[in-house]
Amino acid sequence: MAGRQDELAHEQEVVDELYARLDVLRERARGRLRDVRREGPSGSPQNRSERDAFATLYEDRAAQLDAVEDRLAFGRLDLDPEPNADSGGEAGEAAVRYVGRIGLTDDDQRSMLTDWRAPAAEAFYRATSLQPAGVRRRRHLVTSGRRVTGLEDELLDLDHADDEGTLAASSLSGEGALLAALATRRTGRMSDIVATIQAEQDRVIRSDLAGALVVQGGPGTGKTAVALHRAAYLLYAHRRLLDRSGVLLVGPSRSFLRYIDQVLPSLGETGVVSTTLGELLPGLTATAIEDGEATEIKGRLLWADVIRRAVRARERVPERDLRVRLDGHDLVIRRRDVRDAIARARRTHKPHNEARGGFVRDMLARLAEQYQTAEGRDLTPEDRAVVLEDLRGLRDVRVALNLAWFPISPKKLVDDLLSRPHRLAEAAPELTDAERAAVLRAPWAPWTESDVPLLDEAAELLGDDDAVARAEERALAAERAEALAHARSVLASGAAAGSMIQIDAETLAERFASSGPRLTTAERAASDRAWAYGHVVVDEAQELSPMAWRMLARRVPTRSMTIVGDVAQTSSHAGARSWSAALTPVLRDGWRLEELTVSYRTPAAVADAAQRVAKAASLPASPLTAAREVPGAIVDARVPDGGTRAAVADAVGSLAREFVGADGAGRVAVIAAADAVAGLRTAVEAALPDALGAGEAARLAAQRPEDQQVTVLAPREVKGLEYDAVVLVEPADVAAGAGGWSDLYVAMTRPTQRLVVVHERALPPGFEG
Ligand SMILES: Nc1ncnc2c1ncn2[C@@H]1O[C@H](COP(=O)(O)OP(=O)(O)OP(=O)(O)O)[C@@H](O)[C@H]1O
Repeated sequence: MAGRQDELAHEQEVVDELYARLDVLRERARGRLRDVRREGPSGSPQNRSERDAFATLYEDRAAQLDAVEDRLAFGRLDLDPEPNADSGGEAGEAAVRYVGRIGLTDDDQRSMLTDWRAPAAEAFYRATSLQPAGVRRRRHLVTSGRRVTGLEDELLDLDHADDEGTLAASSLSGEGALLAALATRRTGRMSDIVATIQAEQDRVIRSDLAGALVVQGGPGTGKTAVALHRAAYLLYAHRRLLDRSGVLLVGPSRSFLRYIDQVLPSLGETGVVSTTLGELLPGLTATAIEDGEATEIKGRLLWADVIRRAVRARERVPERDLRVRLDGHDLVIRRRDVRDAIARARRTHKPHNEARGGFVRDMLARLAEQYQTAEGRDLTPEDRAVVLEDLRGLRDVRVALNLAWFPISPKKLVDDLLSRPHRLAEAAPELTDAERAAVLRAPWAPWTESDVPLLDEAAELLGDDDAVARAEERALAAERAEALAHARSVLASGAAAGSMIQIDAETLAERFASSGPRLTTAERAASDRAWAYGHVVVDEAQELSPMAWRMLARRVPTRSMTIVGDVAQTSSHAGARSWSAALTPVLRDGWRLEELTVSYRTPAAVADAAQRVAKAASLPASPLTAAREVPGAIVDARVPDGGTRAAVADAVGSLAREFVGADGAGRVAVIAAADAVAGLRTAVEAALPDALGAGEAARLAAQRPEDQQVTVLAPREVKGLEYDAVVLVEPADVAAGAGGWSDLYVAMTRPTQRLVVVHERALPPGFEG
């Protein structure tokens, strides 16, 4: 083992050097930040804004360097040497390349550590003994803090194998490191997988930016992990484009977003806008619940036409001509004039509220013509202006023109549509009476998630007509142009040289622009409904309705998207059972499909049982192979009638003793049909003091809902999440709930270690092998 110890010692030296370099860079960034701050708020506004811009740059850099502390370096590639011309083409010593969270170079710009996203790191994830891609040996460095605690070698090139290495026989790369990662206690926060990304995942992560990439895969195949790593990869590979246009990440719930919110920062990326569909529109949070039928109906694409008709209904020719009086003259708002003016305003193709100004001006001009005729003389331009103002001020005119072209907000339009039967009947003739009744609601009822795409559609057709905002935008654009010119001159002068930070003139200009609070791309994007993102990532994408797809597609004009999900896990009535049916109407043929097939979460016995249940229920489940076996992973606990609560409390007590540590790691969930949750929660809370002791029970009881290590939830609340152990209560009831068999499939596939099934009734088909 001496060889092994020497190797460890050697790798420790390398890792020490890498951390030392990291410390130097951190200190440099902080030092520069201190210098910039020390200069204080003096000087011209230009100087101040320049200083602020550099301060932000150094702050970002320092934060990025801080975030990569954990497992800074995790891999080493020993590569075939380049043939050496001096030695007559003879191959020399193997070249060594270290792979880590970020790229590091020494002061002479020699590479010390290769960023995992760089092309030079690809072989670390992809090379196999069949296709070694120039790799002789792949080494995983196992570290704890800054200490190297283990090495795992895979020899890919048999010609250069020696006694020390292990031949890469498994289809899993870095199997030891991977299995160790999979067996660790869950913390309630997802962690990154950079050190153990598998080849099929890497192909997805590094796939082209263009077009929409759909990643279908069974539960636990790493879809979420892959989507997040792909976002980090794209931000690295297309930094110029995406830094400015931004990346939007859409997840199924706030609790899910919280679960994943540390992954991107740990990869050095913070500029992504993450949101749920219910929060996608600035200033609105749609959390009300409605029944599945209403969700399904509101999700249909026909609402694009319905909303368009509802907007058109606010552009209306009056039933009869209307007489108004000005300065003793009778003037007539004629139906035919209104019809002409409406047609003209529509031809501008502007949104309704923005086109309204043109319509009003047109009508006033026609009335002014009548006034001139009545006066019997040509009006001077000054007179005409006065007449127009007077006409505009007449109440009857205002009312009539409003009725003909009604200014209306998206919320009011959709609210009217859904709460007034005659409006809905007029705008949605393609719905049956029963369907219209199903979506009807009280005026100003709280918004649901399925209202959001309707509101967005309405906002798109109505526009903002915010003249002030437009004027401000124009002023800002002028200022940006000026800042850009200045930034170019700063860069040309070399003031940013030596800052260690690659920056282009446009980015620097944005930081220099001095008006208003300085917002990041993400902040600006999040507050702008019409922002055009450079890339959109959608997780649990199977839940989205056709209308939701239409709304998202609008946010990314290039249609560059990463869409991950599993059509066997769909619980929304408006969700997808087939990607083609969901996406083709909106994306046409602009999407491609990849599949992930290895489950990293669930033990083999659990994955197999879930697959059997899915098959028996005819769910469109993808093939699934589990990465590992865990002995005793399924426990079947059949209990006598009325025995469920006691049995669940019992099971939770012993699982909590086994899996929940006082150090914050370890999680146990009870998953039951929605209507059983409250009762079970009471039973579990009551049982924990006896099972764990008063102190431990009090610690657990004091945890915030989102941090709870022992929790009782309905299937819908655990979507995308995972636990060390799960107590699944009465599977037949779960399958009979709103989300049907998909909910049972989701519930079964949450545990990383053990699934305890408590049931009084028979297990559903397929459950038992
Ligand atoms: N290559 C890997 N190395 C280490 N852990 C991995 C790897 N791939 C996936 N995992 C882990 O497997 C678990 C499941 O991953 P993830 O949640 O991304 O799966 P999913 O396909 O999104 O599941 P679901 O369909 O249930 O939402 C996570 O704990 C993740 O960290």
